[in-house]
Formats: sequence, C-alpha cells, structure tokens
Amino acid sequence: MAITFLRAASSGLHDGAAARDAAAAGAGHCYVSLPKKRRWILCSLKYACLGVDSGEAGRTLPVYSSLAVSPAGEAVISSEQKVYDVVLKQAALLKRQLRPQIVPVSPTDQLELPRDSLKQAYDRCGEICEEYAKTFYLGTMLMTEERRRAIWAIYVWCRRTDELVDGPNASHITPSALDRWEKRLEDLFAGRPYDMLDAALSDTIRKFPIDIQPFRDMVEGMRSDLRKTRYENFDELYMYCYYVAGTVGLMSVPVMGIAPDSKATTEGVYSAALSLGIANQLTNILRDVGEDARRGRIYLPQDELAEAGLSDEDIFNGIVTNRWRSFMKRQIKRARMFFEEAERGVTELSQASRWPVWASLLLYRQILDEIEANDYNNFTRRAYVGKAKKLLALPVAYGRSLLMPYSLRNIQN
Ligand SMILES: CC(C)=CCC/C(C)=C/CC/C(C)=C/CC/C(C)=C/[C@@H]1[C@@H](COP(=O)(O)OP(=O)(O)O)[C@]1(C)CC/C=C(\C)CC/C=C(\C)CCC=C(C)C
Ligand SMILES: [Mn+2]
Repeated sequence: MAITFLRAASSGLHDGAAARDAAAAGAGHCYVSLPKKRRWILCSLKYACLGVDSGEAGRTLPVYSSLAVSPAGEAVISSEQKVYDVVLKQAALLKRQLRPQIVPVSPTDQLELPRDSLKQAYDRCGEICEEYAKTFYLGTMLMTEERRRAIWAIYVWCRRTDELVDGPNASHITPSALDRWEKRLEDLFAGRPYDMLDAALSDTIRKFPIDIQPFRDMVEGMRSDLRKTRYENFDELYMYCYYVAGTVGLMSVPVMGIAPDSKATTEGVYSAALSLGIANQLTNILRDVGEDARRGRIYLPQDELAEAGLSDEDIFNGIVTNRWRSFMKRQIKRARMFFEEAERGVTELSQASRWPVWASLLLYRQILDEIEANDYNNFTRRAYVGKAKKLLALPVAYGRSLLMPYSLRNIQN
C-alpha cells in the first residue's frame, strides 16, 4: 500500500481513520492522540504527501509530512515531526542564548593550548575544508574571520565523523567505535578536547551558543549507515538526511546569526537551515547514485522506485531508461522544493552571513541542473558544476544577500 503522507487538517483527531479523512481535507494544525502512547501532541502540519499515488497532481508540493497513517489506519508520528521537535529545542536554546554547560575540568584534564596552537588548529581546519570541499570553502571565504574559523572547525568534525563510516578504515568501524567517538564529542563539549582539531571545535562552542544535540544526531546517522543500506520510503530517507545533513544546518545557525531586524521566528530560521541540509543531502544522493550502488547502497525510497517500475537490479545495471528519467524528475523536484524552503530563511540571517549561504545554496542546487544536463545519467557520469558557473554564482549570491529579510517585506509594503 502506498504510504500516505498527509497535509492534515483541523483539530481533535482521535484516531487514524479520522486523521486520514482530515488529511484529505486540507492544511493546518491538528492534535493527534496516539493509540499506544495515549498522549496528545501538536503537529505543525505544513506539508503533505509527495503524491505517492495521487497527491501530486495539481498540488504545489507536498514534500514531507508531519503525520502519516500506518496501513492499519493508525496515526503515526512521522520523521518530520520528530525532527521538528529537535528544531524547537534548538530554537529555544538559541533564544535564551544558552551556552553549552561546561563541566569544570581539573587543570590536568585540560588540554592547554597556547594562542598560537589554537590559530594553527583553526588554520589546519581551513586547509582540510579547502582540500575536501571547495564549494563550502569558497562560501567560508565570504564570511567574517571568526565565523569562518568556527565553520571550518564544525566542517572538520563533520568530515571526520563521516570518514569513520566512509573512509579507508570504514570496514573496521563498529558501533562501539562510534560510541567512543560520541564520548570524545562529550569531552570536547566539556572543555576536554582530545586533539588539536577537537580543540578548535571546543573553542568554537565556547564562543557561539552551539548545542551538542545535532552533533550527537550526526553520530546516530553514521550508526544507521553501518546497519542500513535501503530506505523503505521517503519518511525513512528524510530521517537519514536529517541525521547526516539537516544537523549541519542546526549546528551552523548559532554561528551565522539571525539579522537583528528580522521578524522571523527562531524556529522558522532553524527550519530553513534544516531544509538546506536536507536539500544538500538529497542532491548529494542523486549525484552519487552510481557510486553508492557500487558500494551496495541505494539511498532512494524503495516504494517510489517500485511505483516507477524500477528495482534494485535496474540501479545496479545502471541503464538510463524513460522510467529512470521520470523517477529522477520527481526526485529532483523534491530536492528543489527543499532548496526553495531554505531560501526564505537565508534572507533572515545576519547580513554578513547571507552572501556565503546564498552562494553555497546556489552552487549546490546547480548540481541538480547538471544531472538534467547529463540526461539523468547519474550512474556513470558525475554531475559537476564548472568553474565559470561557480564564479558566476558569486555576484548573483551577493545581489540576493542585499535583499531585505523576507519577514520584513510585507510589513514595509
Ligand atoms: C537559515 C539558513 C538557510 C541557514 C544556513 C544553514 C547552513 C549553513 C546549512 C548548511 C547545510 C549543509 C552545508 C549541509 C551539508 C550536507 C552534506 C553535504 C552532508 C554530507 C553527508 C554525508 O553524505 P555522503 O557520505 O553521501 O557524502 P560524501 O560523498 O561523503 O561527501 C556529509 C558528508 C556529512 C558531513 C557534512 C559535511 C562534512 C559538511 C559540513 C559543512 C559545513 C559545516 C559548511 C557549511 C558552510 C557553508 C558556507 C554553507
Ligand atoms: Mn561520506
């Protein structure tokens, strides 16, 4: 049966059938009682199905869901809702400008870092960022010095985390190695960095109100990469994308800062940052289909593949057919919707952060155009944005960064 992602409606839903009916009706908020847990939750139901069966026709984009209905007709909490809870918590922390709680450490526990070493540590983070991610590095070069260094430190921690499961030693990585990595994360948040690169992040989290949760969640994403190679539906894939990429958006907002004149809610800005992470990861996945398949991995919703008449075998064979093209069109459309969702949020960031974030958004989104230009052959051709196009994106991004925050536009008109 097709999973029904709902643009649900009204309030006072008591059971799955009612939820399903209401879902057909429209948008809004709803209260859902969960049969098993017997508790009420408020769902902020913004989006609905990606039209697994019929929903797509004529609707502007239902992308992801807050409420889903199980085959038995029970209302279940979707990945989007679970992630939105994290967004709310992160937003609340930023609003209160809470610094991470630093556990006092004894001098012997503490890695003493002379000022010069800290500079070296940050410089090394910059070099790693440049070496592995030219596009992000370009974005960071448009930032203020302090923010740039902070983003480098975050980048390096993320890259090292990803390398645990994707790097040369990946075959030796066990869940307990990830547990140790998480313990090390806790230590660096507590002011006890293990090495120089951790020390740069320790310093960053002292300077910016960054919370540990998104970092923990990224480690969780890597745990799931160790055990899972298929995603049943978009809800499962969404959760994975949150873990490995949406988290980066949440880590970055406290560094980027929100414009003082922005009228947007902090939650709204966090949601947009989350969407940018999800959009980037979906784009990554679509670019790397062939590469991932060669490692036995398929990061595509199995139910949508089946609906398009495609199987794992087709992915492994890697032939571009009309079925594949139309499947890809749908996936690209969804990724673009997440980019669009992110756009509003970029305008709410502090002025100095908008240019780099616009630049990275425009550059990353162009990968989708390149997949189209390759006639959807993402099996054997890697979509690549050339230097000229990259450079051209910079003035465009700059122009956009001068636009006033979206939240102020209606007020002033
Ligand atoms: C309001 C608003 C829009 C704010 C902006 C918030 C913001 C800056 C969001 C950034 C989102 C972002 C850059 C997400 C990264 C997504 C990503 C590429 C994740 C990759 C995951 C695993 O994928 P995979 O293994 O398939 O990929 P590889 O083949 O290995 O590449 C990651 C590799 C996880 C680790 C993520 C990173 C290493 C990137 C972290 C990037 C930064 C901290 C830089 C952000 C800087 C700028 C200028 C946007
Ligand atoms: Mn990787």
